[in-house]
Amino acid sequence: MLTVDTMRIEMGDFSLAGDFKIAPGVRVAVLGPSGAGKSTLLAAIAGFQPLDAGQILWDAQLMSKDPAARPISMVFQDNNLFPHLTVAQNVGLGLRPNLRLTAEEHARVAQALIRVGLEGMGDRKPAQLSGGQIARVALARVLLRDRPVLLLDEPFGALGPALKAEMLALVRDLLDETGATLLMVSHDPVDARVLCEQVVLVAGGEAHAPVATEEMFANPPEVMREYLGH
Ligand SMILES: Nc1ncnc2c1ncn2[C@@H]1O[C@H](COP(=O)(O)OP(=O)(O)OP(=O)(O)O)[C@@H](O)[C@H]1O
Repeated sequence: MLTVDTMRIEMGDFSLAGDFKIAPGVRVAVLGPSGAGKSTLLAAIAGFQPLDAGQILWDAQLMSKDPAARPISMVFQDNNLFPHLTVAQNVGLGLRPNLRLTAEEHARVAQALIRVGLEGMGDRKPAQLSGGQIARVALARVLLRDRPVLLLDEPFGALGPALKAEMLALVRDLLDETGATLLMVSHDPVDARVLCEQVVLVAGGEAHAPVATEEMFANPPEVMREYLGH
């Protein structure tokens, strides 16, 4: 269970509040207008954004101040790959930041690359990959880290519709295998309907409690109607 407990963040004119729980294994889309605080919410959960009040807990325990020690994997918009490292090294970082992998760990990296459809591409550099392949590398790293919470901040925004659908299907398969809890920021409400059973609406300075996706679209609140453009 992920608990956002009376959270408050203040940054100049901007503020964000939140007080809700997300059950384990649930897939949540984080939707809302530009600048509303979707990325800020994910950064707070990941430990990159300090809170001015409240706390964030996993399984009723306060999470570490150190983002690397949290039970979380995060993929950012640019898929955060290091350009000077190979694909296999970028994935290996998920296991060991110093890249001194054992033979068994090298084998796990190779397995993860096979799982995401990148067999034989471990020696390439990110510049030698397509956008879809780069997204797959980021997901292979997530798979190896094997954390119970996955945060995706618009990771497939730059991909065309067909590739994006392929990546969402891969994320769904990986979540089916790992049982991880997902929070995914997206600008496309269709993503929410394809992958997520709940929606957290971030608007008006608040990250609202999750609502069933069907309910959100069948009966959208005013701010959601504005956001959806109808
Ligand atoms: N360091 C900062 N100091 C003050 N305000 C900031 C800072 N960083 C971000 N903001 C503001 O915080 C607000 C929330 O930004 P955030 O990136 O979380 O929104 P978002 O909903 O993810 O937006 P988008 O959909 O455009 O990516 C924005 O209004 C932004 O201008």
